[in-house]
Amino acid sequence: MDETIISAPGKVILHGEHAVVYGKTAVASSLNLRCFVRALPSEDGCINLDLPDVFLQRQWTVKSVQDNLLPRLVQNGYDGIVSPEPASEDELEILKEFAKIPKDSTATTSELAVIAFLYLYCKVFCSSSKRTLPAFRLRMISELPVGAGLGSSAAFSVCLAAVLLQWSGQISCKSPQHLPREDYRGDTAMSGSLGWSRDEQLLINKWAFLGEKIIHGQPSGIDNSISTLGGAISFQNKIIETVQKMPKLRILLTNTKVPRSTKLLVAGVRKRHEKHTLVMEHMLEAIEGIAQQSLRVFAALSDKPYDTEAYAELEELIDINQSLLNGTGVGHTSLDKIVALTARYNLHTKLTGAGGGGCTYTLIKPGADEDDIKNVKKELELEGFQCWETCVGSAGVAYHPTGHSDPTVPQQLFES
Ligand SMILES: Nc1ncnc2c1ncn2[C@@H]1O[C@H](COP(=O)(O)OP(=O)(O)OP(=O)(O)O)[C@@H](O)[C@H]1O
Ligand SMILES: C[C@@](O)(CCO)CC(=O)[O-]
Ligand SMILES: [Mg+2]
Repeated sequence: MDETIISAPGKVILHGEHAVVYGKTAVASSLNLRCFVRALPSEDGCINLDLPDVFLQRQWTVKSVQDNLLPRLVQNGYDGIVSPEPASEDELEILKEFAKIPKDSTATTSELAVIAFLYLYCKVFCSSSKRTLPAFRLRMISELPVGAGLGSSAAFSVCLAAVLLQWSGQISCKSPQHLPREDYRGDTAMSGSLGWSRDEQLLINKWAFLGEKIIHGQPSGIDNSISTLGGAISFQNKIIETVQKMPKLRILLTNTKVPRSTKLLVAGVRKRHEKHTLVMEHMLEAIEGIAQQSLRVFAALSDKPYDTEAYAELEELIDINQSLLNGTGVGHTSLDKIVALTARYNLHTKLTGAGGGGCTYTLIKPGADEDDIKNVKKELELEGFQCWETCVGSAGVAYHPTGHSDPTVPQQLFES
């Protein structure tokens, strides 16, 4: 294979995080911040994995993977019979041992990215008819803050799945595209321009979910699905529906910079669910009600984009959901601070993603006072938060022209 550059977007969950893990409906949209991967054939017989965002660099010889890892993961030889299945506990232990993570310590979230890589590398190539594992250099750079609720792990897993499937010949993009970065709203009609067929995208999504499972524990699958497909989706029990009638929402994203792990937060909600099952079920159902109501308002707004009543309803839904998420145990004082600060400007904010720190989104209505927006950003930044203003929706997984010919690809991807 030749040099390959692929990217996948982060996401914002508009409503339904955590509830979606329990089979409730959630609504998510992709973001104009992306993770990029560049793969290059290598002559040294090694697999070089370079993950500067999490300060990790690893190298293995293909021979050591072939002799010491593969036979323990794939017992019947690698002849195209492996299908996308989640890693078992035993396999995770084998991967940890191969990655030299001490037996009695748990892998850090960053190290889980290495485990996810090794698992997907072995299994994807064993699911293809190609019999040789390739030697290559793989570098990944993300524009997304890592571990902040904007789906960095999903964008990472989608990039990884796509590059490995492309290299193993299971998907084939023949015409890389320059990615329009401004105001691009991915939808099924435009997905062809991203490089792969719908079936190929679904295969990428399937494998990416397995990477997410290694990093997250028990993901619902919403993050990898929106990162693969782009645009906006509603998601319930692995059923993905493209939101066709989505207004061009303007939002302010704020990163608290409080680190947290989605895996631990999801586990914490499960604990609370086990302890107060009935109460939590009602709360999760209420969150689902908000997601469904928001879909109706989005449809109304896409027909009547300046409907002030519809915006007022969206703001109320944001407030109610933020309170419910606090009740499920994923709030944080830094999030409360942003909610209170933006409320002083009559702006409405909720956490997005797993919570416990991470990011919030604030809805900006059409006709909002631009001085207010400037001032609220200034105040948030003075508090040490980081802000981005953006619109929801961007292209899903995308195949880029190689070399330096695509200006949307970050230069750091070419450094080594
Ligand atoms: N650019 C990257 N390079 C290497 N690993 C990454 C990168 N981006 C994400 N990861 C992996 O994802 C982990 C962070 O995932 P986590 O699910 O905790 O946060 P998130 O995906 O940003 O937030 P959320 O799941 O709430 O949207 C990192 O610790 C690492 O394992
Ligand atoms: C918290 C959660 O609902 C969203 C994380 O972005 C977890 C998941 O759906 O996998
Ligand atoms: Mg994640």
